[in-house]
Amino acid sequence: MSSTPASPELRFRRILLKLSGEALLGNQDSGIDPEILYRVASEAIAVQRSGVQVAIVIGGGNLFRGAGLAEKGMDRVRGDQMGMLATVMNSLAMQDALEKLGANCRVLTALGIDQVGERYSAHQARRYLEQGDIVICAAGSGNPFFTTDTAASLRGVELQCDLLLKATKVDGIYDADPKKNPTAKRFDRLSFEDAIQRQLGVMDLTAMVMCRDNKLPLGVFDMFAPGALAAMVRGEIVGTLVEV
Ligand SMILES: Nc1ncnc2c1ncn2[C@@H]1O[C@H](COP(=O)(O)OP(=O)(O)OP(=O)(O)O)[C@@H](O)[C@H]1O
Ligand SMILES: O=c1ccn([C@@H]2O[C@H](COP(=O)(O)O)[C@@H](O)[C@H]2O)c(=O)[nH]1
Repeated sequence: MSSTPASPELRFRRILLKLSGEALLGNQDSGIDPEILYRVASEAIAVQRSGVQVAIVIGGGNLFRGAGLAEKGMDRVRGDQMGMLATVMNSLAMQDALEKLGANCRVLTALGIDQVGERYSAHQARRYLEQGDIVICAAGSGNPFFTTDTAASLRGVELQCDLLLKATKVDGIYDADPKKNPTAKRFDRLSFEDAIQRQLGVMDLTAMVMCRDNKLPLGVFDMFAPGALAAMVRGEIVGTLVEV
């Protein structure tokens, strides 16, 4: 029995929020901009207090990506392990911000690091969500050669979320990368089939296919836009919504 019941007008009972690691940089060259960290944390808390259960996956692109390290000569598996540890550091920073703002937060990690966070288990994560804690799923999937987008879709399905929301550096999915093509056009709504066939790059293919096959809707929105998270959860499309 959930202690955070959704009110009847809410469309979503439980969401998986994927936060861009790279966006946490803000105006800094490396690390985490506390202003962005705290704003996102307070918006996640507001959504949780409105009666929606919130699970979070955070990327690691502000610190390390395995593919980037491998390009410079490092063994790919070791590079990916560094990338996963980068997501753990971002998760701890987010846990700290959430707790400072008064929320209960659990960090569950896919890699065993007992002193830092509890080992991830889907059933335990669901129990924490039902008791009203915000759950951060750290260390991606625990396996190399994956991304945190794929980990977010996996956790979203495992945790029986009704919506996966990707908060990123652009305000939705376009017909081409808007950072490279200024005339690119944004979609309000899109089918997974379309997104996959057109190879739209904002979310990797494995993650898209996982969402499609498990009928998990995906929203993409701008992590820098205040209020966008709450609006997407209310069912207002301020980015792009991808459905089966
Ligand atoms: N068709 C597209 N529509 C929108 N964005 C696109 C598209 N194709 C490529 N992109 C790029 O995808 C990027 C978002 O994905 P990316 O994996 O780089 O970031 P992230 O997942 O938010 O960060 P992190 O990996 O650090 O968590 C955007 O910044 C955008 O430039
Ligand atoms: O399941 C996973 C998730 C991530 N990694 C590694 O971590 C980095 C950071 O994640 P991003 O999604 O790029 O932000 C990623 O580049 C991988 O190196 C992983 O190995 N397995």
